[in-house]
Amino acid sequence: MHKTSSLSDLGFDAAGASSGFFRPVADDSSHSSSSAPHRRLTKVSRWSTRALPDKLRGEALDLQHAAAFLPRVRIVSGTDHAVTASSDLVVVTAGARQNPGEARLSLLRRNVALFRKIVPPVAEHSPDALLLVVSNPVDVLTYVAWKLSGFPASRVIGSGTNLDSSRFRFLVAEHLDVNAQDVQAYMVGEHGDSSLAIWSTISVAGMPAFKSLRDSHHSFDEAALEGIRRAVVGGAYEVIGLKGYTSWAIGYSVASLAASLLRDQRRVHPVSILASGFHGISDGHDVFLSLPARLGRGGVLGVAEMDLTEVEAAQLRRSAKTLWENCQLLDL
Ligand SMILES: NC(=O)C1=CN([C@@H]2O[C@H](COP(=O)(O)OP(=O)(O)OC[C@H]3O[C@@H](n4cnc5c(N)ncnc54)[C@H](O)[C@@H]3O)[C@@H](O)[C@H]2O)C=CC1
Ligand SMILES: CC(=O)C(=O)O
Repeated sequence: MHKTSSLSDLGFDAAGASSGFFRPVADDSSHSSSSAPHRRLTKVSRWSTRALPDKLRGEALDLQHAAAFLPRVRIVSGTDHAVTASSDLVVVTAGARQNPGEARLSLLRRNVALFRKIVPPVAEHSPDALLLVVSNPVDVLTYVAWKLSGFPASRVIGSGTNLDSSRFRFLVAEHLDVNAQDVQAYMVGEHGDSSLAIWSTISVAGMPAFKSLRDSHHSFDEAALEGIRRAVVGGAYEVIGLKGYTSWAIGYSVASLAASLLRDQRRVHPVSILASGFHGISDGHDVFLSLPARLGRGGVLGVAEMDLTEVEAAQLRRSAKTLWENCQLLDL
């Protein structure tokens, strides 16, 4: 039995193909890259650079006790970064979380200090890994992880608005009384207060729905749309106010991202990626925010060209500006 689940038989697509629909992402030459096949998966979740050995051992044991219900997998834990060595995918969830009513961006300084301790040794132990950042504020911390790791941008991804888009799909589905899995709908931009609902992306069972819905359903009017948008943006605040934190939906969101990446599924997810050059975001601003990206074994393989209205593109650029201003406050 391997120490961690072996993924050596998976294909590795370092560059990703271009199609008419997708723009390929250029690897940034200032960052080192390796195209060697990845070998192992280590899920690093909620571990600390400070010693919390008992908690870690407890979590590991609790997971190991589910062995009879899981695919064969080896679960290990430890406070030494060496435990993560040769990972295929490192998911970073460590960090302070919001108090009720607190904005994600207010966590920035605390969690940047933590990332300075975590990311360099993780990158050193797993130089070929994909890095998936979940800790908040996720867009700025994905930029921080990119800077601190020295990895190419295609291998540093934030969970971004994959979760917001699921909230969006759930609410549209509830409104139309259909299955959320049949609803396509994207939230993009910041994972947080300035995220954007791209109404034109709504389709149900493959049929573009927004225009016909607006034309034919009086229940799908401006007020209903605004109510849905506000419910998506306020969703985390609501859950945190009620139970103290969010956990189930982000867990499913990250599991779906991990599957797309490690199994080379080339599914399109709205995730936080290096967005400079898209939709008029300045080339000089190395800002990370969510756009629909095609994910596979090499990380970000391409970015979908969305047909944004001028108003939406301007909102996206405003979101980018806010995030970039936060990035510039950091001495990286
Ligand atoms: N991007 C997203 O959609 C979501 C992001 N989050 C973010 O994930 C992060 C974790 O949230 P939760 O799991 O609810 O919090 P939690 O408090 O349950 O877990 C945080 C973990 O981070 C570790 N940690 C905290 N401070 C540390 C330090 N100074 N050094 C080392 N380790 C430290 C703790 O040991 C703890 O296990 C937060 O930043 C939260 O905002 C949470 C849910 C959704
Ligand atoms: C906490 C958080 O960022 C969320 O659930 O959206």
